Amino acid sequence: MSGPLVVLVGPMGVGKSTVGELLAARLGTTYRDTDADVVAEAGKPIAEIFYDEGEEHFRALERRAVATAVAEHPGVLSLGGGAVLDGTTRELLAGLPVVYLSMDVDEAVRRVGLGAARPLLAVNPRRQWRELMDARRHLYEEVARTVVATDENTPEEVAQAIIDALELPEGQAAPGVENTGMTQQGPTRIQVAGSAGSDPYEVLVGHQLLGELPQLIGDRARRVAVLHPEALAETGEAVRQDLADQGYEAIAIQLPNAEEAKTVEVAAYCWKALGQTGFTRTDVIVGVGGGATTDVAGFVAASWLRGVRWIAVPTTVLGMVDAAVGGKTGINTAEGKNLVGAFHPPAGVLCDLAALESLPVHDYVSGMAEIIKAGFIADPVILDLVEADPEGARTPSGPHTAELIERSIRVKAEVVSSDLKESGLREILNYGHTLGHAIEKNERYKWRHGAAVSIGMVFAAELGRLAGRLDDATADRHRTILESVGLPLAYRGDQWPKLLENMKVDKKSRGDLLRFIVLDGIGKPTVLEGPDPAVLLAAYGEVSA
Ligand SMILES: NC(=O)c1ccc[n+]([C@@H]2O[C@H](COP(=O)([O-])OP(=O)(O)OC[C@H]3O[C@@H](n4cnc5c(N)ncnc54)[C@H](O)[C@@H]3O)[C@@H](O)[C@H]2O)c1
Ligand SMILES: O=C(O)C(=O)C[C@@H](O)[C@H](O)[C@H](O)COP(=O)(O)O
Repeated sequence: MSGPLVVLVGPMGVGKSTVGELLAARLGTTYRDTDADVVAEAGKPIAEIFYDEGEEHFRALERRAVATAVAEHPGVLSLGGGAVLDGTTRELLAGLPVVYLSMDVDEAVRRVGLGAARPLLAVNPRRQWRELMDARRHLYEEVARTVVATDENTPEEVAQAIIDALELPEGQAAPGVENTGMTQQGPTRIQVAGSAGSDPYEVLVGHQLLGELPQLIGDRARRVAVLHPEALAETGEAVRQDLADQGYEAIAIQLPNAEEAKTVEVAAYCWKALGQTGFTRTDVIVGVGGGATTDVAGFVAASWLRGVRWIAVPTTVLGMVDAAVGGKTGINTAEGKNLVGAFHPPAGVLCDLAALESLPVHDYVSGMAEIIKAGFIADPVILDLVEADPEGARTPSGPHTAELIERSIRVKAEVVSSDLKESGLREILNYGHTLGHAIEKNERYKWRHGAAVSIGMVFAAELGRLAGRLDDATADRHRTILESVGLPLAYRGDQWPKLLENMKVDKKSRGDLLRFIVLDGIGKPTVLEGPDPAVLLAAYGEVSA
């Protein structure tokens, strides 16, 4: 018979791929996903197709992908959540063994988690989910030969229900596929050791991690404050609602986006909200957002009642690999970047990779600067992975995304585990930041952090080269790799006097002595103290536009 053995339809997050792969293994056939076909054809993730070309264009690509797959794929086929919206696709599915995998709304929001990042659920996931399902349920039912509820069932049980309902013959497991069922892989757990009297904690990297929050918050807390940026208003509200559903008195505090959140006025606004809510020492703050948000959330946690527990839920690459890990919290002042703050480690960090799907590309790329930094100061495999596929490194669906993020977190975790308060080793994490922070201040904090750090790293590499420490090839490698992912390499030449002034308040300075992190080679960071002003100027000449 031509056409697929089974076609799975149903909303995003219902488990079509998990069940589909499992089913294919049980039936001794292969699995195909039309979302993957669309991504392969467009050469970019679905969120970007929506963002760049709009939903209509995406649906046209999807219609073609479904028609091709139905014509040529004999195994298990799964369709994107919205494929049934298209009338032509529905006609094509008539008569095929289509299975609708259903789940209820609460379960959907729990499973998709911070997949509020998904293009159609960017705001208010719970309400939108309900509306989405109201609009689509009858279409799923129209095309389906059978409906299988997934809510209470394991993927194995769902697969069995499909085999039974369609009376499918079980076959030999396909080569290389274990016929043991596809349990969801758990998150990667990276340990950060306690240091300088702080408690140890874990950084979790994976998907659908919000279920971990109540356990991290613990039983002693009555109140939870969820701090989130304006851009994630509905995600913040969904997290608050979930915590309220668990019995916490949960409030959401909305912060401005990006660096505008890192001010004393915003911190004071948070203190006021905590005071009015009666926040006590056993209550907990949750920071959901990028590095700016988690820096403020951590600072508010450090300063309220001289310290309450907090949990970081980073939603940007930079937040995951750097800002949310290590307990540096703080705000900017008119005089400089991060000048007020505290070392106050979180009780846990949840890096839900689904959140990255909605991140604008320039924010994603900004995070690549800190990943590349981790490569230069400690883990050259990171550099190799980025160089092997710079385009992929710029997207959440790149082949090495999870590995790049995890490796960078491990670099940071190892350093802060032994030197929380920056008594020595931790300074290496500041590679590229001395000039980077000076540029950020000069730009009145309108630039993305990673863009400034990128130029700062090229400058530091040139400084290392001119100081006779770093070889030419490694210095040049900074330029090629940073440029390959779309980061800037140069800044305005006439700004040097201002930048020099800004650098004097860098936290690594001692008295009048400027101090920079430079490299003796890859993975060999060191401190360069009080370089000759002429050498500094010459290094700046190399990054001047
Ligand atoms: N504490 C540390 O150790 C440390 C380390 C590195 C950087 N930082 C700080 O982190 C900050 C930069 O963090 P960042 O790069 O994450 O930027 P950011 O927090 O400014 O976020 C960038 C933008 O993306 C939005 N956003 C966040 N998550 C999103 C998502 N999933 N989808 C769509 N939009 C989203 C934000 O609202 C913001 O507008 C800087 O202030 C920097 O100083 C701190
Ligand atoms: O965690 C650290 O230590 C770092 O230096 C990491 C940096 O990437 C980060 O930007 C940090 O906020 C800079 O700290 P600062 O002490 O120079 O403000």
